[in-house]
Amino acid sequence: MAGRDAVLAELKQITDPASGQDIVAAGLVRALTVEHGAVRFVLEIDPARAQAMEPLRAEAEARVSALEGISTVSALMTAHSQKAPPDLKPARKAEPQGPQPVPGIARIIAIASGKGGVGKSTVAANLACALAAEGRRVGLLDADVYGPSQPRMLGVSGRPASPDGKTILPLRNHGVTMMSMGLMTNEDQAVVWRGPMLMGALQQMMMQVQWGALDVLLVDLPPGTGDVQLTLTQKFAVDGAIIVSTPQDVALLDARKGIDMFKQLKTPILGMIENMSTHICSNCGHEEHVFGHGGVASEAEKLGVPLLSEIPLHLDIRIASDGGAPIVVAKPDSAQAAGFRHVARNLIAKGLA
Ligand SMILES: Nc1ncnc2c1ncn2[C@@H]1O[C@H](COP(=O)(O)OP(=O)(O)OP(=O)(O)O)[C@@H](O)[C@H]1O
Repeated sequence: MAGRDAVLAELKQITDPASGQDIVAAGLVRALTVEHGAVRFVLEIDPARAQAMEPLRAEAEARVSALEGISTVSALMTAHSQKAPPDLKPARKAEPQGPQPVPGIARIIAIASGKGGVGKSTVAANLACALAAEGRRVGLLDADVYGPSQPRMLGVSGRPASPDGKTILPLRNHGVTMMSMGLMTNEDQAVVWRGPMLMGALQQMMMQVQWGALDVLLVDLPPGTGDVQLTLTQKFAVDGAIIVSTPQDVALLDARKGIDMFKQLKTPILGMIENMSTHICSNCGHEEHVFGHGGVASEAEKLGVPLLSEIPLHLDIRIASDGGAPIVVAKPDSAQAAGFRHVARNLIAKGLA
């Protein structure tokens, strides 16, 4: 009894007039089944040629019927699909999502420290105000969720509004547009921030806050090398990081870790700032090196990064911050403000802010 091969061999005797090939080679024969002498197949043809192809269909049926042991033959004509088969391959290879710029924000500078309490927020607040005083459009994002201090330092209170439920209106004082991640939670609510939550909150702060057009956004990071640092540098085009440290060995050790992390993440280190460099007595002006002196300078040299400034430990700096007007605003011409203003001018001169 003729099997599938014999049927195909018979069909190959018929020529497709359109292509000049036999109808099997031309791909017209589809869905061929041969079961107990019953043969079924489909001739898939261009619908415009349906009538012209009827004799060919009849011939195919007749030829196969004539084979030994074949009892029934059913040859149907179907129009081949006009639509191209779905392309299951993605149109483009998924591009790795590298750091993205934030629309409207020309530059992003991270203010970081390896260790808590070294004055990173004080530096961020003063730098922001000093840059604003130089006429720059400055934003300050307080991403230190564990100890948000910018609202107090910049003297802003109240909660940011979100009139449409999508965008967040930032707060503003001393010419600085400010938003704090700490303001997104209830003050009396102790929040345990988990990695994904932090990442989501940071993205929201960067993209949904109505920063307006900014020359520079300073990001006051939490101390250390954690999820916020990673998310910021991996998702957003950070132009550089400033590392704040006190001259103590322990602070320097942690600062080194921070610098290593930024280097690995390919974020340029703009420089280090030594804070609480020397203590200047507010009564007699006597200068004392409470935490040692020059440690950051020698570390910066070792690491090949600039030392941007040495900020003294001075009561006025703390009082000004606690009072909601950083020293560069409260006493812009004081020696204590000079270091911050110098850094701000330097950043502007280098086109970094
Ligand atoms: N140069 C300075 N002179 C006097 N006081 C300072 C100086 N720098 C910081 N302080 C004070 O030290 C305290 C800690 O500073 P700040 O909050 O800026 O540190 P931080 O590194 O941001 O801390 P955290 O990591 O906890 O956020 C504040 O009370 C601040 O006013």
